[in-house]
Amino acid sequence: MNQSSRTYEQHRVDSVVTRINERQTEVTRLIADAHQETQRIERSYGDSTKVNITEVDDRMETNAAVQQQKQMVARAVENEQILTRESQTLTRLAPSPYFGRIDINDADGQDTLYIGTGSLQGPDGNFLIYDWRAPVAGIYYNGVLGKVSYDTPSGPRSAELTRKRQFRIEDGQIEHMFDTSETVGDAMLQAVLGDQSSEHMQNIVSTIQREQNAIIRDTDSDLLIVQGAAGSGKTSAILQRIAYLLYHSRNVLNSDQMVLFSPNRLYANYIAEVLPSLGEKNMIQTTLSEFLAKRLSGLQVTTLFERFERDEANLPASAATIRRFKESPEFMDLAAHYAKTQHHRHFTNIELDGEVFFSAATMERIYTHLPAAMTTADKLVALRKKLMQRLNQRIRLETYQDWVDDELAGLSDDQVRHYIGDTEYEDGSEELEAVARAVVAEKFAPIYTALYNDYFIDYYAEYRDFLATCPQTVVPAPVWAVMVSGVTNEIEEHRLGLEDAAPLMYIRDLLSGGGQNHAIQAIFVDEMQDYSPALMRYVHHAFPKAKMTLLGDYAQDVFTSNYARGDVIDRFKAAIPHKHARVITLNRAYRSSAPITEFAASLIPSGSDIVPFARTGAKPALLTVARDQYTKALTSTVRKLANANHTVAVLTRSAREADGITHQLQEHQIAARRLTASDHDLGKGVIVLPVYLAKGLEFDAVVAADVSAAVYNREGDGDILYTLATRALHSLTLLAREQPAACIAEAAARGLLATSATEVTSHD
Ligand SMILES: Nc1ncnc2c1ncn2[C@@H]1O[C@H](COP(=O)(O)OP(=O)(O)OP(=O)(O)O)[C@@H](O)[C@H]1O
Repeated sequence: MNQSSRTYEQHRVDSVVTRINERQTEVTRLIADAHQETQRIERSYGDSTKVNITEVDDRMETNAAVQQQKQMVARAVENEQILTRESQTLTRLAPSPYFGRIDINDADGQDTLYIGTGSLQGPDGNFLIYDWRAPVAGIYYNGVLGKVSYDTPSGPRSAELTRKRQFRIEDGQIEHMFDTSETVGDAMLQAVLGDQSSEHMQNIVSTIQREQNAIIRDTDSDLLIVQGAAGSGKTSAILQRIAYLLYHSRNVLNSDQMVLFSPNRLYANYIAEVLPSLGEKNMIQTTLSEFLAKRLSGLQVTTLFERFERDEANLPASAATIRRFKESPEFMDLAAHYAKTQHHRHFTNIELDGEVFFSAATMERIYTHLPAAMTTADKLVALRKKLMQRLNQRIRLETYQDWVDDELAGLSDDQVRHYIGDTEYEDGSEELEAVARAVVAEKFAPIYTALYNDYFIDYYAEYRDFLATCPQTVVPAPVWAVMVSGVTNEIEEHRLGLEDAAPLMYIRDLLSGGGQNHAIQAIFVDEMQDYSPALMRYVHHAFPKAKMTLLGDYAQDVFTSNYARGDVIDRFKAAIPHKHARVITLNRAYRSSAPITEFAASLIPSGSDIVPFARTGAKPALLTVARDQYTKALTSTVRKLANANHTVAVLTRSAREADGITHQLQEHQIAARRLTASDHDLGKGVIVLPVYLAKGLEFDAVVAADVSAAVYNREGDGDILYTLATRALHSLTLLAREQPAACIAEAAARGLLATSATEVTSHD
């Protein structure tokens, strides 16, 4: 790049920054004016409502005036919001106004466009910066020099791309500048990926790759599945996609209509800055266990983490078989069939103060007399209505009982007000009757609540009944029966296995006709491999209007590798009804340096598909030490790494091991923090956590604790080690006692590791 180009571009940056600052001054003034205007209208709105309400003839006129005033307030508030948004965009653009430039030739002639995270117009209305989501900006991400086409609202348009230039601008100064003919050149990526980790994920807007762009700009698929190698940018692409969708459907879609299922709170917090950095609000985030806790309140559902730790201790083959069956779409089909065809319902008495108020037998009688053609959900609505009528009747009768008179006699004036509020009654007896009704209604409120919440039907009994009667051939009948009684006992103790959650909720929703949220328009599931097909079916059922985007990596199935191998994608396609499904595969791994990715890829069967990004770095180190040298080796390794890195993560297989190591490090005066599922912040320095909690996260240096043959020796363990290794950006150290796991020894033999079996030389 010659100096004159650089000088030219720096001048342009300077002039754009000047324009940004001028506009910011203008917008600040406009916001102040708009705010005053809003207040002025609000004040006069208040006055006008006061003026005329006493004169009956004036009321109509006042109503019209009030409506008009309300509209004016709404317009003023909206105006203020638009200006505030613009001001935020300007603040974001000021230090780094854009990152790309494209020169195109089309039917309208030659044009030069600059691309940034928001758009900016000059005083003459010309675009000084185009938003990265504008149709024409697609060329920057997709096109190589030569003939290109891009979508516009009026159809595809072709052009010739004559130049593509990339910038890295910080504080108004061009730090890097490259011309490239590629999608987005490697030089720029090298510069970005070589950075140290940060506590929050960064957006990738300036370096989105072509295959990632396809994910971001897909608006057609109702089921988009992204299978991508670790570090291939799935999460990054999905967050950019959310920003893209919000921009493109601004009038019909907002961030409250999108839900992202994330693996844990640490991760949720880690990604929380990406959308705001692109000028968008965050979508709703939930974890699987939060979602289940909300929908199954009163039951403690086993978390993935708990189940994994328990499975590690013991997972009998029959339990694994039953679990696979319960997590299949076929099992959900059976659950739906049960809800549709089983006509005997499990009613339960509704009690008040320990006495039966509505008996299960009464409900059964009403229910069985309803027309057979009605659906169960409609029958339950009809039953509830009937019971409500009876309750109201009872309340009317009850007001004349002696206990009510006694209660009324003891009420203070304040208590009377509590019951009737500001309502004025013409005579005392009317008021007394109203208070009596309110007193009785309050006493019977628990019955209302029970009817309103469907407490009169025992959905747990329905589920047990389904389990006991469902046709199954996966295990012998006595084994199945033991499982059913196990589930029964668990439910009695208010606990539920994770694999029972989806079918139970499904049966409950289908019977009650509830549980569906029609407002949510888009669902994103990160780490899809952690979800069973049954859960996916349920999520789809719970948000029937939502388009679904699932992303994950079947090689990182830490939680299920021991019992459910197979093609995740086909299983999801089978589980989720869809019109237009699309599967996109990402094979290029950006996170880790090439030697780390090459080693990690050697641990999994599909490793040869993974393409490491060509970022140099040291080979991962394998340190094999004698049993009694292990702690010494660990502490000295961590100490050394902590001096050179922003974050050092010691990753273990289990929570218990993480506890132990944290303690050991602290005893050696290393400020190590143990991260748990309830933590929100990653922080920096030395942290210790089990690998399953580190999913989706990344650290400058990773120490893999105890990757010994004695610890990693089961089928599927390669997946756990792969997940572990791919958390490292720049440095990976594997520590083994006596002998490393077989797959690691193999990688060492292939020269993928820098090995050392020497004694530890530190002074610990
Ligand atoms: N196009 C890109 N430009 C710059 N950085 C990128 C790009 N794509 C991915 N990265 C970086 O690579 C790292 C991994 O990205 P991300 O976490 O999105 O991958 P992932 O596929 O979700 O990984 P995992 O499966 O391990 O959770 C991040 O640091 C991200 O910023």
